[in-house]
Amino acid sequence: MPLEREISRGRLPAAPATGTLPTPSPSSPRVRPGVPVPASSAWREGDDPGRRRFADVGPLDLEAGDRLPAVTMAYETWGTLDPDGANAVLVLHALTGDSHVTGPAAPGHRTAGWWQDLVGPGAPIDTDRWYVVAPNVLGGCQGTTGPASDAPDGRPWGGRFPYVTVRDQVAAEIALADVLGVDSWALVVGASMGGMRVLEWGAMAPDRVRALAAIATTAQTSGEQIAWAHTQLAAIRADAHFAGGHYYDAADGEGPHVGLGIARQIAHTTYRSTRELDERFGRIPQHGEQTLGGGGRFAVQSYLDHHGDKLARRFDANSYVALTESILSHDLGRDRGGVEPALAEITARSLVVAVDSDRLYLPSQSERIAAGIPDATLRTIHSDFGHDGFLIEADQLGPIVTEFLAGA
Ligand SMILES: CC(=O)SCCNC(=O)CCNC(=O)[C@H](O)C(C)(C)COP(=O)(O)OP(=O)(O)OC[C@H]1O[C@@H](n2cnc3c(N)ncnc32)[C@H](O)[C@@H]1OP(=O)(O)O
Ligand SMILES: N[C@@H](CCO)C(=O)O
Repeated sequence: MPLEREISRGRLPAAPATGTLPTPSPSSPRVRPGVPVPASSAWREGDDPGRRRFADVGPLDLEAGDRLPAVTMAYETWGTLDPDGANAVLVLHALTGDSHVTGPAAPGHRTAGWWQDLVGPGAPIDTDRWYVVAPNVLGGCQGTTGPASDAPDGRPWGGRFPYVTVRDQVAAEIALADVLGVDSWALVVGASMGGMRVLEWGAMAPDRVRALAAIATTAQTSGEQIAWAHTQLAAIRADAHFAGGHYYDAADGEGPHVGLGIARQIAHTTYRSTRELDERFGRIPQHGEQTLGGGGRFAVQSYLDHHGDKLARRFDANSYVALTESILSHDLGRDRGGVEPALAEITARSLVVAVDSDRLYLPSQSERIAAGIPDATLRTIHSDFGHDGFLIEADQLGPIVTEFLAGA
Protein backbone atom coordinates (compact mmCIF):
# COMPACT_ATOMS: atom_id res chain seq x y z
CA MET A 1 0.00 0.00 0.00
CA PRO A 2 1.53 3.35 -1.00
CA LEU A 3 2.26 5.97 1.60
CA GLU A 4 -0.50 8.54 1.46
CA ARG A 5 -0.16 12.23 2.20
CA GLU A 6 -3.82 12.85 2.79
CA ILE A 7 -4.49 14.95 5.88
CA SER A 8 -7.92 14.97 7.44
CA ARG A 9 -9.54 18.39 7.24
CA GLY A 10 -12.07 17.93 9.97
CA ARG A 11 -11.79 18.86 13.62
CA LEU A 12 -12.78 16.23 16.08
CA PRO A 13 -16.04 16.49 17.92
CA ALA A 14 -15.55 17.32 21.57
CA ALA A 15 -14.91 14.35 23.81
CA PRO A 16 -18.06 13.17 25.55
CA ALA A 17 -18.69 14.73 28.93
CA THR A 18 -19.65 11.40 30.34
CA GLY A 19 -18.26 8.01 29.71
CA THR A 20 -19.85 5.32 27.63
CA LEU A 21 -17.66 2.49 28.74
CA PRO A 22 -18.20 -0.79 27.01
CA THR A 23 -19.25 -3.42 29.48
CA PRO A 24 -19.57 -7.10 28.79
CA SER A 25 -23.24 -7.89 28.36
CA PRO A 26 -23.54 -11.51 27.41
CA SER A 27 -27.02 -11.84 26.03
CA SER A 28 -26.83 -15.01 24.00
CA PRO A 29 -27.65 -18.38 25.50
CA ARG A 30 -24.60 -19.56 27.36
CA VAL A 31 -22.70 -22.66 26.48
CA ARG A 32 -22.34 -24.89 29.49
CA PRO A 33 -18.82 -25.98 30.48
CA GLY A 34 -17.92 -29.39 29.18
CA VAL A 35 -20.77 -29.50 26.70
CA PRO A 36 -19.38 -29.45 23.17
CA VAL A 37 -21.07 -27.15 20.69
CA PRO A 38 -22.25 -29.24 17.75
CA ALA A 39 -20.69 -28.01 14.54
CA SER A 40 -24.13 -27.74 13.01
CA SER A 41 -25.10 -25.08 15.55
CA ALA A 42 -22.17 -22.82 14.66
CA TRP A 43 -23.62 -19.73 13.08
CA ARG A 44 -22.61 -18.97 9.57
CA GLU A 45 -21.22 -15.66 8.49
CA GLY A 46 -24.07 -13.60 7.14
CA ASP A 47 -26.68 -15.20 9.38
CA ASP A 48 -26.27 -12.76 12.22
CA PRO A 49 -22.84 -11.16 12.06
CA GLY A 50 -23.20 -9.25 15.31
CA ARG A 51 -24.02 -12.22 17.49
CA ARG A 52 -21.27 -13.38 19.72
CA ARG A 53 -21.50 -16.61 21.63
CA PHE A 54 -20.49 -17.02 25.23
CA ALA A 55 -19.01 -20.03 26.98
CA ASP A 56 -18.72 -20.42 30.73
CA VAL A 57 -15.41 -22.22 31.15
CA GLY A 58 -15.41 -22.46 34.92
CA PRO A 59 -12.92 -21.20 37.48
CA LEU A 60 -9.32 -20.38 36.61
CA ASP A 61 -6.33 -20.58 38.92
CA LEU A 62 -4.01 -17.80 37.84
CA GLU A 63 -0.25 -17.95 37.46
CA ALA A 64 0.35 -15.14 39.96
CA GLY A 65 -1.63 -16.99 42.62
CA ASP A 66 -5.14 -15.52 42.44
CA ARG A 67 -8.23 -17.33 41.28
CA LEU A 68 -11.04 -16.23 39.02
CA PRO A 69 -14.03 -18.15 40.33
CA ALA A 70 -15.91 -18.00 37.03
CA VAL A 71 -14.68 -17.21 33.53
CA THR A 72 -16.89 -16.45 30.55
CA MET A 73 -15.30 -16.46 27.11
CA ALA A 74 -16.92 -14.47 24.29
CA TYR A 75 -16.15 -15.81 20.84
CA GLU A 76 -17.28 -15.90 17.26
CA THR A 77 -17.03 -18.71 14.76
CA TRP A 78 -17.20 -18.97 11.01
CA GLY A 79 -17.49 -22.08 8.90
CA THR A 80 -18.24 -25.62 10.04
CA LEU A 81 -16.16 -28.04 12.05
CA ASP A 82 -15.47 -31.16 9.99
CA PRO A 83 -16.68 -34.46 11.50
CA ASP A 84 -13.06 -35.42 12.21
CA GLY A 85 -12.41 -32.01 13.78
CA ALA A 86 -9.35 -31.47 11.58
CA ASN A 87 -10.18 -28.07 10.10
CA ALA A 88 -10.22 -25.82 13.18
CA VAL A 89 -8.30 -22.53 13.09
CA LEU A 90 -7.88 -20.28 16.12
CA VAL A 91 -7.40 -16.53 15.50
CA LEU A 92 -6.08 -14.49 18.42
CA HIS A 93 -6.47 -10.72 18.48
CA ALA A 94 -4.03 -8.03 19.58
CA LEU A 95 -4.29 -5.52 22.44
CA THR A 96 -7.44 -3.64 21.48
CA GLY A 97 -8.95 -6.13 19.07
CA ASP A 98 -11.90 -8.40 19.69
CA SER A 99 -13.65 -11.50 18.41
CA HIS A 100 -14.97 -9.73 15.31
CA VAL A 101 -12.21 -10.85 12.95
CA THR A 102 -14.36 -10.71 9.85
CA GLY A 103 -17.81 -9.70 8.77
CA PRO A 104 -19.62 -6.41 8.46
CA ALA A 105 -20.18 -3.87 11.19
CA ALA A 106 -23.08 -5.03 13.30
CA PRO A 107 -24.68 -4.51 16.71
CA GLY A 108 -21.93 -4.88 19.28
CA HIS A 109 -19.27 -4.31 16.61
CA ARG A 110 -19.05 -0.77 15.36
CA THR A 111 -16.57 -1.63 12.65
CA ALA A 112 -16.13 -4.40 10.12
CA GLY A 113 -13.80 -7.23 11.01
CA TRP A 114 -10.22 -6.24 11.75
CA TRP A 115 -8.76 -9.00 9.52
CA GLN A 116 -11.50 -8.77 6.93
CA ASP A 117 -9.14 -9.38 4.01
CA LEU A 118 -7.41 -12.32 5.63
CA VAL A 119 -10.37 -14.31 6.96
CA GLY A 120 -13.66 -15.02 5.20
CA PRO A 121 -15.16 -16.94 2.29
CA GLY A 122 -12.48 -17.26 -0.39
CA ALA A 123 -9.94 -15.35 1.74
CA PRO A 124 -6.50 -16.78 2.63
CA ILE A 125 -8.05 -18.27 5.79
CA ASP A 126 -11.05 -19.48 3.82
CA THR A 127 -14.10 -19.93 6.03
CA ASP A 128 -15.61 -22.18 3.36
CA ARG A 129 -12.84 -24.63 4.22
CA TRP A 130 -11.77 -23.81 7.76
CA TYR A 131 -13.79 -23.65 10.97
CA VAL A 132 -12.48 -20.38 12.41
CA VAL A 133 -12.80 -19.53 16.09
CA ALA A 134 -11.92 -16.11 17.53
CA PRO A 135 -12.25 -15.47 21.26
CA ASN A 136 -12.06 -12.17 23.07
CA VAL A 137 -9.05 -12.32 25.37
CA LEU A 138 -9.25 -12.91 29.11
CA GLY A 139 -9.12 -9.48 30.79
CA GLY A 140 -10.68 -7.80 27.76
CA CYS A 141 -13.84 -5.72 27.52
CA GLN A 142 -15.73 -7.25 24.63
CA GLY A 143 -17.65 -10.00 26.35
CA THR A 144 -14.96 -12.16 27.97
CA THR A 145 -14.41 -11.92 31.71
CA GLY A 146 -12.46 -8.79 32.54
CA PRO A 147 -12.36 -5.90 34.98
CA ALA A 148 -15.85 -4.68 34.03
CA SER A 149 -17.34 -8.11 34.77
CA ASP A 150 -19.03 -8.76 38.06
CA ALA A 151 -16.95 -10.15 40.91
CA PRO A 152 -18.54 -12.72 43.24
CA ASP A 153 -19.97 -9.89 45.38
CA GLY A 154 -22.08 -8.77 42.42
CA ARG A 155 -20.12 -5.57 41.84
CA PRO A 156 -17.66 -5.04 38.96
CA TRP A 157 -14.13 -6.18 39.63
CA GLY A 158 -12.75 -2.77 38.66
CA GLY A 159 -9.37 -2.24 40.27
CA ARG A 160 -9.75 -5.56 42.11
CA PHE A 161 -9.41 -7.59 38.91
CA PRO A 162 -6.51 -9.97 39.46
CA TYR A 163 -3.24 -9.87 37.54
CA VAL A 164 -3.53 -12.15 34.52
CA THR A 165 -0.62 -13.35 32.41
CA VAL A 166 -0.47 -14.40 28.77
CA ARG A 167 -0.36 -17.99 30.05
CA ASP A 168 -3.59 -17.42 31.99
CA GLN A 169 -5.16 -16.07 28.81
CA VAL A 170 -4.12 -19.19 26.92
CA ALA A 171 -5.34 -21.42 29.77
CA ALA A 172 -8.76 -19.80 29.34
CA GLU A 173 -8.58 -20.36 25.57
CA ILE A 174 -7.65 -24.01 26.13
CA ALA A 175 -10.74 -24.32 28.32
CA LEU A 176 -12.79 -22.75 25.51
CA ALA A 177 -11.36 -25.28 23.03
CA ASP A 178 -12.48 -28.04 25.40
CA VAL A 179 -15.99 -26.58 25.48
CA LEU A 180 -16.06 -26.33 21.69
CA GLY A 181 -14.81 -29.89 21.31
CA VAL A 182 -11.68 -28.86 19.39
CA ASP A 183 -8.94 -31.33 20.28
CA SER A 184 -6.30 -29.84 18.04
CA TRP A 185 -5.99 -26.77 15.86
CA ALA A 186 -4.86 -26.95 12.25
CA LEU A 187 -3.55 -23.44 12.82
CA VAL A 188 -3.26 -20.97 15.70
CA VAL A 189 -2.58 -17.51 14.30
CA GLY A 190 -2.22 -14.05 15.79
CA ALA A 191 -0.19 -10.88 15.75
CA SER A 192 1.35 -8.66 18.39
CA MET A 193 -0.22 -9.61 21.75
CA GLY A 194 -2.13 -12.27 19.79
CA GLY A 195 1.21 -13.64 18.64
CA MET A 196 2.34 -13.94 22.25
CA ARG A 197 -0.63 -16.20 22.91
CA VAL A 198 0.15 -18.15 19.73
CA LEU A 199 3.61 -18.93 21.09
CA GLU A 200 2.25 -19.85 24.51
CA TRP A 201 -0.26 -22.19 22.83
CA GLY A 202 2.69 -23.86 21.09
CA ALA A 203 4.52 -24.24 24.41
CA MET A 204 1.59 -25.04 26.72
CA ALA A 205 -0.36 -27.41 24.48
CA PRO A 206 2.01 -28.76 21.82
CA ASP A 207 -0.21 -31.76 21.16
CA ARG A 208 -3.13 -29.45 20.31
CA VAL A 209 -1.37 -27.14 17.82
CA ARG A 210 -0.43 -28.64 14.44
CA ALA A 211 0.69 -25.31 12.96
CA LEU A 212 1.15 -21.81 14.29
CA ALA A 213 1.69 -18.38 12.80
CA ALA A 214 3.26 -15.74 15.04
CA ILE A 215 3.16 -12.31 13.41
CA ALA A 216 4.92 -9.09 14.46
CA THR A 217 5.53 -10.39 17.94
CA THR A 218 8.18 -11.43 20.41
CA ALA A 219 9.00 -14.45 22.55
CA GLN A 220 9.81 -12.17 25.48
CA THR A 221 8.72 -8.60 26.15
CA SER A 222 11.85 -6.46 26.05
CA GLY A 223 13.00 -3.65 28.32
CA GLU A 224 12.05 -1.08 25.69
CA GLN A 225 8.60 -2.57 25.23
CA ILE A 226 8.11 -2.49 28.99
CA ALA A 227 9.23 1.14 28.99
CA TRP A 228 6.67 2.14 26.32
CA ALA A 229 3.97 0.29 28.24
CA HIS A 230 5.02 1.92 31.50
CA THR A 231 4.29 5.43 30.28
CA GLN A 232 0.92 4.30 28.97
CA LEU A 233 -0.01 2.77 32.32
CA ALA A 234 1.22 5.90 34.08
CA ALA A 235 -0.99 8.11 31.89
CA ILE A 236 -4.09 6.11 32.80
CA ARG A 237 -3.27 5.89 36.50
CA ALA A 238 -2.52 9.63 36.66
CA ASP A 239 -6.04 10.45 35.46
CA ALA A 240 -7.97 11.43 38.60
CA HIS A 241 -11.02 9.71 37.14
CA PHE A 242 -9.19 6.38 37.17
CA ALA A 243 -9.54 6.19 40.95
CA GLY A 244 -7.50 3.03 41.22
CA GLY A 245 -9.77 1.35 38.69
CA HIS A 246 -12.96 1.99 40.67
CA TYR A 247 -14.73 4.35 38.28
CA TYR A 248 -17.66 2.36 36.93
CA ASP A 249 -19.99 3.79 39.55
CA ALA A 250 -18.44 7.27 39.67
CA ALA A 251 -20.99 9.80 40.88
CA ASP A 252 -20.19 12.17 38.02
CA GLY A 253 -20.28 9.38 35.45
CA GLU A 254 -16.75 10.17 34.38
CA GLY A 255 -14.12 7.61 33.49
CA PRO A 256 -10.40 8.00 32.78
CA HIS A 257 -10.92 8.87 29.12
CA VAL A 258 -8.14 11.43 29.08
CA GLY A 259 -5.56 9.06 30.51
CA LEU A 260 -6.64 6.24 28.20
CA GLY A 261 -6.50 8.58 25.21
CA ILE A 262 -2.97 9.65 26.07
CA ALA A 263 -1.95 6.02 26.52
CA ARG A 264 -3.29 5.26 23.06
CA GLN A 265 -1.43 8.22 21.59
CA ILE A 266 1.85 6.94 23.00
CA ALA A 267 1.07 3.45 21.78
CA HIS A 268 -0.12 4.57 18.37
CA THR A 269 3.13 6.43 17.77
CA THR A 270 4.97 3.15 18.33
CA TYR A 271 2.55 1.35 16.00
CA ARG A 272 3.56 3.56 13.05
CA SER A 273 6.96 4.18 11.45
CA THR A 274 9.26 7.19 11.64
CA ARG A 275 9.18 7.44 7.87
CA GLU A 276 5.40 7.48 7.70
CA LEU A 277 5.02 10.15 10.37
CA ASP A 278 7.65 12.30 8.68
CA GLU A 279 6.57 11.85 5.06
CA ARG A 280 2.82 11.77 5.63
CA PHE A 281 2.57 14.53 8.22
CA GLY A 282 5.98 16.12 8.65
CA ARG A 283 5.58 19.66 9.96
CA ILE A 284 2.26 20.33 8.22
CA PRO A 285 -0.14 22.28 10.46
CA GLN A 286 -3.57 20.83 11.01
CA HIS A 287 -5.95 22.53 8.59
CA GLY A 288 -7.11 25.86 9.96
CA GLU A 289 -4.84 25.78 12.98
CA GLN A 290 -2.01 28.20 13.74
CA THR A 291 1.00 26.36 15.12
CA LEU A 292 3.44 29.26 15.60
CA GLY A 293 2.26 30.82 18.83
CA GLY A 294 -1.37 30.28 17.87
CA GLY A 295 -2.13 27.36 20.13
CA GLY A 296 -2.90 25.13 17.16
CA ARG A 297 -1.68 21.66 16.39
CA PHE A 298 0.49 20.07 13.79
CA ALA A 299 -1.44 17.56 11.71
CA VAL A 300 0.33 14.66 13.39
CA GLN A 301 -0.86 15.94 16.78
CA SER A 302 -4.41 16.07 15.48
CA TYR A 303 -3.98 12.54 14.09
CA LEU A 304 -2.86 11.23 17.47
CA ASP A 305 -5.66 13.12 19.24
CA HIS A 306 -8.08 11.40 16.87
CA HIS A 307 -6.76 7.90 17.58
CA GLY A 308 -6.63 8.56 21.32
CA ASP A 309 -10.17 9.88 21.38
CA LYS A 310 -11.42 7.00 19.24
CA LEU A 311 -10.01 4.34 21.52
CA ALA A 312 -11.24 6.07 24.67
CA ARG A 313 -14.75 5.87 23.23
CA ARG A 314 -14.60 2.14 22.54
CA PHE A 315 -12.33 0.58 25.14
CA ASP A 316 -12.25 0.17 28.91
CA ALA A 317 -9.21 1.67 30.68
CA ASN A 318 -9.15 -1.15 33.23
CA SER A 319 -8.91 -3.71 30.43
CA TYR A 320 -6.19 -1.65 28.80
CA VAL A 321 -4.25 -1.82 32.08
CA ALA A 322 -4.90 -5.54 32.61
CA LEU A 323 -3.92 -6.49 29.05
CA THR A 324 -0.88 -4.22 29.05
CA GLU A 325 0.28 -5.84 32.28
CA SER A 326 -0.19 -9.25 30.69
CA ILE A 327 2.11 -8.09 27.88
CA LEU A 328 4.67 -7.07 30.52
CA SER A 329 4.48 -10.57 31.98
CA HIS A 330 5.16 -12.23 28.65
CA ASP A 331 8.27 -14.38 28.72
CA LEU A 332 8.07 -17.69 26.90
CA GLY A 333 11.19 -18.78 28.76
CA ARG A 334 9.84 -18.25 32.28
CA ASP A 335 10.20 -21.49 34.26
CA ARG A 336 11.22 -23.26 31.05
CA GLY A 337 14.96 -22.71 31.25
CA GLY A 338 14.94 -19.62 29.04
CA VAL A 339 13.55 -18.51 25.69
CA GLU A 340 15.64 -20.73 23.43
CA PRO A 341 14.90 -23.97 25.32
CA ALA A 342 11.20 -23.04 25.32
CA LEU A 343 11.19 -22.33 21.58
CA ALA A 344 13.05 -25.59 20.95
CA GLU A 345 10.18 -27.52 22.55
CA ILE A 346 7.59 -26.16 20.09
CA THR A 347 6.67 -28.97 17.75
CA ALA A 348 4.18 -27.15 15.53
CA ARG A 349 5.04 -26.31 11.95
CA SER A 350 5.58 -22.60 12.36
CA LEU A 351 5.31 -19.44 10.33
CA VAL A 352 6.97 -16.34 11.76
CA VAL A 353 6.24 -13.00 10.09
CA ALA A 354 8.09 -9.74 10.69
CA VAL A 355 7.20 -6.26 9.46
CA ASP A 356 10.42 -4.63 8.30
CA SER A 357 9.51 -1.13 9.59
CA ASP A 358 8.12 -2.35 12.93
CA ARG A 359 9.92 -0.37 15.63
CA LEU A 360 7.89 -1.86 18.48
CA TYR A 361 8.12 -5.59 17.78
CA LEU A 362 11.45 -5.65 16.05
CA PRO A 363 12.27 -7.91 13.09
CA SER A 364 15.18 -9.23 15.17
CA GLN A 365 12.64 -10.55 17.69
CA SER A 366 10.88 -12.46 14.90
CA GLU A 367 14.25 -13.76 13.74
CA ARG A 368 14.90 -15.06 17.25
CA ILE A 369 11.58 -16.92 17.27
CA ALA A 370 12.19 -18.43 13.85
CA ALA A 371 15.74 -19.46 14.76
CA GLY A 372 14.54 -21.15 17.93
CA ILE A 373 11.56 -23.18 16.71
CA PRO A 374 12.78 -26.37 15.03
CA ASP A 375 10.29 -26.30 12.11
CA ALA A 376 9.91 -22.59 11.40
CA THR A 377 9.82 -20.37 8.33
CA LEU A 378 10.52 -16.64 8.58
CA ARG A 379 8.83 -14.23 6.18
CA THR A 380 9.06 -10.44 6.11
CA ILE A 381 6.40 -7.92 5.13
CA HIS A 382 7.73 -4.74 3.56
CA SER A 383 5.72 -1.82 4.81
CA ASP A 384 5.93 1.91 5.32
CA PHE A 385 3.54 1.69 8.23
CA GLY A 386 5.43 -0.03 11.03
CA HIS A 387 3.79 -2.43 13.50
CA ASP A 388 0.28 -1.72 12.16
CA GLY A 389 1.53 -3.31 8.93
CA PHE A 390 0.04 -6.57 10.19
CA LEU A 391 -3.39 -4.94 9.91
CA ILE A 392 -2.75 -2.89 6.78
CA GLU A 393 -0.64 -5.09 4.49
CA ALA A 394 -3.17 -7.84 3.85
CA ASP A 395 -2.05 -7.98 0.21
CA GLN A 396 1.34 -9.24 1.40
CA LEU A 397 0.28 -11.22 4.46
CA GLY A 398 -2.51 -13.00 2.59
CA PRO A 399 -0.30 -14.87 0.09
CA ILE A 400 2.16 -15.75 2.86
CA VAL A 401 -0.62 -17.33 4.92
CA THR A 402 -2.12 -19.01 1.84
CA GLU A 403 1.23 -20.59 0.99
CA PHE A 404 1.74 -21.73 4.58
CA LEU A 405 -1.74 -23.24 4.80
CA ALA A 406 -1.19 -25.07 1.52
CA GLY A 407 1.24 -27.24 3.45
CA ALA A 408 -1.39 -28.13 6.06
C1 LIG B 1 -6.17 -7.08 16.21
C2 LIG B 1 -6.28 -5.66 16.33
O1 LIG B 1 -5.31 -5.02 16.45
S1 LIG B 1 -7.81 -4.97 16.25
C3 LIG B 1 -7.60 -3.32 16.47
C4 LIG B 1 -7.35 -2.68 15.17
N1 LIG B 1 -7.90 -1.43 15.15
C5 LIG B 1 -7.26 -0.44 15.67
O2 LIG B 1 -6.17 -0.57 16.14
C6 LIG B 1 -7.98 0.86 15.65
C7 LIG B 1 -7.03 1.98 15.46
N2 LIG B 1 -6.74 2.18 14.05
C8 LIG B 1 -5.58 1.94 13.57
O3 LIG B 1 -4.70 1.58 14.30
C9 LIG B 1 -5.42 2.14 12.10
O4 LIG B 1 -6.45 2.99 11.69
C10 LIG B 1 -5.49 0.87 11.29
C11 LIG B 1 -4.24 0.06 11.54
C12 LIG B 1 -6.68 0.02 11.61
C13 LIG B 1 -5.59 1.26 9.83
O5 LIG B 1 -4.54 2.13 9.51
P1 LIG B 1 -4.70 3.24 8.39
O6 LIG B 1 -5.61 2.75 7.35
O7 LIG B 1 -3.31 3.59 8.00
O8 LIG B 1 -5.44 4.40 9.15
P2 LIG B 1 -4.79 5.70 9.81
O9 LIG B 1 -3.82 5.35 10.83
O10 LIG B 1 -4.36 6.59 8.72
O11 LIG B 1 -6.03 6.35 10.53
C14 LIG B 1 -7.12 6.84 9.80
C15 LIG B 1 -7.94 7.74 10.70
O12 LIG B 1 -7.12 8.85 11.10
C16 LIG B 1 -7.85 10.05 10.79
N3 LIG B 1 -6.88 11.11 10.50
C17 LIG B 1 -5.95 11.13 9.54
N4 LIG B 1 -5.29 12.31 9.59
C18 LIG B 1 -5.83 13.03 10.60
C19 LIG B 1 -5.57 14.32 11.14
N5 LIG B 1 -4.62 15.12 10.64
N6 LIG B 1 -6.32 14.73 12.18
C20 LIG B 1 -7.28 13.92 12.70
N7 LIG B 1 -7.57 12.70 12.22
C21 LIG B 1 -6.83 12.26 11.18
C22 LIG B 1 -8.68 9.69 9.58
O13 LIG B 1 -9.75 10.59 9.43
C23 LIG B 1 -9.14 8.28 9.97
O14 LIG B 1 -10.19 8.38 10.90
P3 LIG B 1 -11.22 7.15 11.11
O15 LIG B 1 -10.40 5.94 11.37
O16 LIG B 1 -12.01 7.57 12.29
O17 LIG B 1 -11.99 7.04 9.85
N1 LIG C 1 -3.58 -1.50 16.48
C1 LIG C 1 -3.28 -2.67 17.26
C2 LIG C 1 -1.85 -2.56 17.64
C3 LIG C 1 -1.40 -3.46 18.74
O1 LIG C 1 -0.85 -4.58 18.17
C4 LIG C 1 -4.20 -2.77 18.46
O2 LIG C 1 -4.73 -1.75 18.85
O3 LIG C 1 -4.44 -3.85 18.97
